[in-house]
Amino acid sequence: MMLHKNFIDGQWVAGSGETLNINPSDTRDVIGRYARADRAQAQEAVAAARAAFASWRSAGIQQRHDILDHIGTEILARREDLGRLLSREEGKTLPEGIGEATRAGMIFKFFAGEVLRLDGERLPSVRPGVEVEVSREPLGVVAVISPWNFPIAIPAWKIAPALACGNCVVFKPAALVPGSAWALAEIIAHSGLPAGVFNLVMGSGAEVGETLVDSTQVDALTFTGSNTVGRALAPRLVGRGARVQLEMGGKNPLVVLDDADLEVAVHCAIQGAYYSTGQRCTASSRLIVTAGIHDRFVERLVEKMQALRVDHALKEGSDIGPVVDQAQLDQDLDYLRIGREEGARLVCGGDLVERETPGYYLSPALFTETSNAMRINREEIFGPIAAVIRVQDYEEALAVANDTEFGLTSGIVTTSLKHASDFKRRAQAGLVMVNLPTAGVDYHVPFGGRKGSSFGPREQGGYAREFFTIVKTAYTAS
Ligand SMILES: NC(=O)C1=CN([C@@H]2O[C@H](COP(=O)(O)OP(=O)(O)OC[C@H]3O[C@@H](n4cnc5c(N)ncnc54)[C@H](OP(=O)(O)O)[C@@H]3O)[C@@H](O)[C@H]2O)C=CC1
Ligand SMILES: O=C(O)CCC(=O)C(=O)O
Repeated sequence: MMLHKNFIDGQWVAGSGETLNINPSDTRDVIGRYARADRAQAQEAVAAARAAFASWRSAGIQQRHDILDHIGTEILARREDLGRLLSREEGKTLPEGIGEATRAGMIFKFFAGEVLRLDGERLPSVRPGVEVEVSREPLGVVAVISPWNFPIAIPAWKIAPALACGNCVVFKPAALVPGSAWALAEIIAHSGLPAGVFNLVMGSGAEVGETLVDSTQVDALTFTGSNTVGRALAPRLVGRGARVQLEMGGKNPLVVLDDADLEVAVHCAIQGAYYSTGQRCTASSRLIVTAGIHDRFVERLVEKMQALRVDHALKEGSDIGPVVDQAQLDQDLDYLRIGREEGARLVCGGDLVERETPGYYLSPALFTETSNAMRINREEIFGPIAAVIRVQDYEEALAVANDTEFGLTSGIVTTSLKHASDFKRRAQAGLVMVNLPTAGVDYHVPFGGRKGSSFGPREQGGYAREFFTIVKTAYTAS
């Protein structure tokens, strides 16, 4: 089996060890061998990026545009294969895997366009005879640390804007998903980028991640992952004057009001809570339902849940693939136990499921009779588990929706324009969804949350430049 190497300073290099990558839908299936970088290699990657920065920052925008556009074209041409690899490795279903690969291609295309749209401003000074120019410059070396749940799209929406703005990149993917990361890196490596502008270092967070965080040659870190890790890393970067952007967890509410279209409400709940095995920071894990529709909603939701097919991610007809690994499955089972101990009623699912292939299969679970104070409604579970909270009216629903330490996405299902408009104004979240699932976002508009979910400027869309550039104000006597 071929060893997939790290990519440092334009060269493919073996690591100090190897990682084997396992298919969560079939744990007998070894996907590949991947080089494991150590601290020294992480430092070499940073040094290569630093050395490449001076020329890359002043490279023509046509060159930058063409390279990013080429990467996008290549990803789109290979989306079926990339999607298949992603699904085999991470466990989301094949349509979801191909959809994610497509999204990554579109992201590179979008940021190719952004290269040409990086603008500045020229203003009159308050002093006669002086002109003021405001321009944007790249930061330098950007470390990208990404999670396992979107192994191509999240790296894409960090790497593409970083390069578009003239930065060099050191990319450390999650150790669980080196296959997708390597495939993406291979496309980037052959795109015509000068050596050192883009580097891949596969390895653990504790070793490679920590080295990047503490390297004084790293100017910025863009991180997506758990709150525990994100919050611990941020002060270290801020403390040495580096920039940091964090996308972390969610405990996203989906409010269902009495006047909701029942089918829309159930569709949003199924999509938001259970697709991608619930392993999305945008997943709806709290279903906040007003009393008048509560019983009908639960009954119809359970009916639909029972029809969901949990099976091998690559099997045609699978709606929900496996949980990503044993550790995440243990976490999910723990929360199922905690929910029961807290007095919540498990009305559907939560069972380990046996299929033809040995995998981490868990049937989608629904708790009812829960309160917002329960741990299952306060802590991110990151699995196919949701809880219904019964409320009396819209005002109570809104208060419960906002009563969380997180603030990524917040959804409402209603036919009332008044309540929809009010919810858009008062939901304490970075993203608001009306009659749509809380998960599943566009690639060309800002993405990010409030409170404990995010830190730093928004990712994605034109707003991404706020993080990946630094503003300069120049005064000239005319
Ligand atoms: N909001 C989101 O999008 C996500 C949230 N999560 C939440 O986090 C939980 C745990 O998932 P997990 O993937 O382990 O999340 P982590 O936060 O541990 O991992 C995210 C990334 O950070 C790296 N990392 C871990 N520790 C360090 C460190 N000390 N210094 C630098 N980098 C580090 C990881 O590396 P490596 O894993 O390779 O060691 C990975 O690349 C999930 O159960 C879920 O609740 C997880 C993924 C995405
Ligand atoms: O819901 C989406 O489209 C994005 C989700 C995401 O970014 C995440 O789970 O990390």
